[in-house]
Amino acid sequence: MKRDWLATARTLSEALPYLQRYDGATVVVKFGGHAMSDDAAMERFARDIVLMKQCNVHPVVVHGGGPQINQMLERLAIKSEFIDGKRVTDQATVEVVEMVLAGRINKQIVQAINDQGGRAVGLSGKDAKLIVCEKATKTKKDPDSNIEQVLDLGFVGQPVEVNPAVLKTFIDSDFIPVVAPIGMGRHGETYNINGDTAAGAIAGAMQADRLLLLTDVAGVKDKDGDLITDLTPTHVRDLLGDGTISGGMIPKTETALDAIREGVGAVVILDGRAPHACLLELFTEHGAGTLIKP
Ligand SMILES: Nc1ncnc2c1ncn2[C@@H]1O[C@H](COP(=O)(O)OP(=O)(O)O)[C@@H](O)[C@H]1O
Ligand SMILES: CC(=O)N[C@@H](CCC(=O)OP(=O)(O)O)C(=O)O
Repeated sequence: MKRDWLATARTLSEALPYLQRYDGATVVVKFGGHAMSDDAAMERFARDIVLMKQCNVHPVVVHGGGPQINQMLERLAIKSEFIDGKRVTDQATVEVVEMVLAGRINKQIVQAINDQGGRAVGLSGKDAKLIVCEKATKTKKDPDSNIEQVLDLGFVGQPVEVNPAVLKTFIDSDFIPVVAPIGMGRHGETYNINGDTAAGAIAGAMQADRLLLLTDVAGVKDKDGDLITDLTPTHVRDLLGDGTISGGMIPKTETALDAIREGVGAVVILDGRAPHACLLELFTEHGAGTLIKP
């Protein structure tokens, strides 16, 4: 038993250099819909976020909820498809997306953090004009004719202006902001933003020290399915170009490239289902997942 206490004490002591390194840092954490798989995962995540704040690391949570949106759309018999990791979003779909993300999921996370003794405040990108969007455009080369086609994703938003003042106000008052990836258009439109894209835009605007993208795989994998622990932006572009990175991993890695270009210190893609993934990444030498930095 005494040995266990010693091991715990040693772990705490070993955290000191990391606590010093991240003292006062801003860390944007994207909590994906797959990572919040059950109540226990949600509780562990909330506890890690509260511990970060207690250690004077300032977390900003941006969440997803793709699987939960799918469930609701199925219940309402609304069909849905994805193109390169982004949901084609018509008017009926965007109403459901806003309801699920800014309503149920946002409040579940806020409550989970508050249950652990934190002070979380839920927002969407509409609050205080946090994320202003334009309609996202997507082009794809037709393999037969080699001609670029413009694909219509509907109300999928591309952030064009981020106003993080509201987040800074909350952080300075010791609140933990929890942001749903819903954007506002300049003409009253509501936009569905991919959660990774929203997290990257916020991390860039806040010049965050770290962006953690929590997902349901260990990180970025190579052609043989083995985890790649370190990547540079050039290497990421190669993997995107040769198709090694596909589907939902495309917005994550594109987000990483954009965030680093905008001055975010580093981006980590890691398995949010693994217990205490955020704590291991920030406060121990056992970094988890794939670290992307220049
Ligand atoms: N090279 C790759 N490495 C890891 N995952 C990949 C890769 N290419 C595609 N993927 C897929 O991307 C998925 C993660 O994206 P997504 O399901 O959208 O996650 P989340 O819901 O957490 O945002 C993985 O489950 C995997 O199927
Ligand atoms: C445009 C777009 O694809 N938006 C996403 C928003 C939620 C999300 O990103 O959820 P995950 O992080 O759990 O995948 C969607 O409609 O599913």
